Amino acid sequence: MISVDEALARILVQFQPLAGELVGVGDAVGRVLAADVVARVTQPPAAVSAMDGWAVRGSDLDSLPVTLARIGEAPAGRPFAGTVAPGQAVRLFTGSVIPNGADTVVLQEDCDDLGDGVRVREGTPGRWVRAAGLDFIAGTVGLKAGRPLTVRDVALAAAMNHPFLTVHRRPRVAILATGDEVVMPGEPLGPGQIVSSNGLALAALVRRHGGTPVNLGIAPDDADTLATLARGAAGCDLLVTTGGASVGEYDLVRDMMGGQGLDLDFWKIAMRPGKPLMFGRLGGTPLLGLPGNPVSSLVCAALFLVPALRRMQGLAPAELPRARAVLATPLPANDRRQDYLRATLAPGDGALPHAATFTQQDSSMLSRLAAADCLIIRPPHAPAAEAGTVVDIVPLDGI
Ligand SMILES: Nc1nc2c(c(=O)[nH]1)N[C@H]1C(S)=C(S)[C@@H](COP(=O)(O)OP(=O)(O)OC[C@H]3O[C@@H](n4cnc5c(N)ncnc54)[C@H](O)[C@@H]3O)O[C@H]1N2
Ligand code: MOO
Repeated sequence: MISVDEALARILVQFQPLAGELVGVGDAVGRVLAADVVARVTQPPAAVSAMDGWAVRGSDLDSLPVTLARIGEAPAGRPFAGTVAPGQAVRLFTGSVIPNGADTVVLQEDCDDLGDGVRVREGTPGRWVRAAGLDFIAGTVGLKAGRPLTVRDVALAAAMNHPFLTVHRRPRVAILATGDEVVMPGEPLGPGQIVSSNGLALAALVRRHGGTPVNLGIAPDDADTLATLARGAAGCDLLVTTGGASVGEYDLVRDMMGGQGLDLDFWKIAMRPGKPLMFGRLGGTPLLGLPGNPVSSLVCAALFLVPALRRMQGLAPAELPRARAVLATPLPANDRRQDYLRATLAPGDGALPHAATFTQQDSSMLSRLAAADCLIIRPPHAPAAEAGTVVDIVPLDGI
């Protein structure tokens, strides 16, 4: 059995950032930039007023109050064509271009509008003018390739005059559940049948992490049908199966895929839950075979599928973010499998939260996984740990 770290490395080496595609800038939030966003305009394009008021020459404000002649107005978007000479003023508004000759804006509430002129009671030379290029200058790199776009980034890219952005294509992930005993939620349940949660959960995870799930359905424990359904993954970036990964006669995925030309990279890793994890290539398509136990399936997806999705989108693909916590309860020594224990978090006395494991850690128990806040990582052969020991955790946000 290989280690979790080796399995992750062997998976990630098989993925590269996907090609870029153009999307409307308003639809780009959450996508990852595949090319720098360079400002196509200068903002503001000229010196503009930051307030509603009057454009004047600062040198006219030496002695206040002062009365200046009104020579015109400059609504935003319609610059005043003339030049402001000493003793003159132009009416303007927030965003109006400062006319030639003026270098100052005085606020309208600090002035008396006389109709053909303005009496300025207060004002400071140079105030309330936004210089051309205050925000950015044409040619400036506003956002770098590789950045996951926030709502704020969308605003900046739009302001830089980009109607479309080049982002990495979303990974297409085919998902194939297996097993005679599983049926979709809402379907009639025969004797011994259970509801299939894995495929739907994996699709949600793929979507949540930037990919497009392609649902291939549920394959019965029959090699021919399994092979036929698996062919639906053609054109996808990855095929994920769940179930049928273990050693029973009906655990067909490896056998069937072998017959279909599976190039197996590894099967079985030193991890709990998730020992029977499988990875290889089927034709040109990478295949990640997840165990059927629902908790094993999702924990393995969090640890291996999410980093692969990140790499395909041009993001740093590290194992899910790690954090630290203080054990609220003691833990026994671990065996040779790296353990990921479901646990809740509560605020502690110090900076770190306290993590309490569930007593039952069975890999069929979705109720515990849903109630958990994190997974406590127990390395292989970790010695028994007292309450109070600081441990590494994987927070389950986003899973
Ligand atoms: N003799 C051994 N038995 C098992 C071993 C072993 O090493 N030797 N490994 C165990 C471990 S660890 C795991 S994990 C499971 C994984 O088995 P499979 O991947 O072959 O999964 P299945 O047998 O198909 O199903 C296991 C379990 O999960 C339920 N399941 C399957 N698909 C779904 C689904 N889509 N939604 C919800 N639940 C699903 C299924 O009903 C089973 O209860 O093997 C152990 N056995
Ligand atoms: O690895 Mo299995 O996932 O222990 O149940």
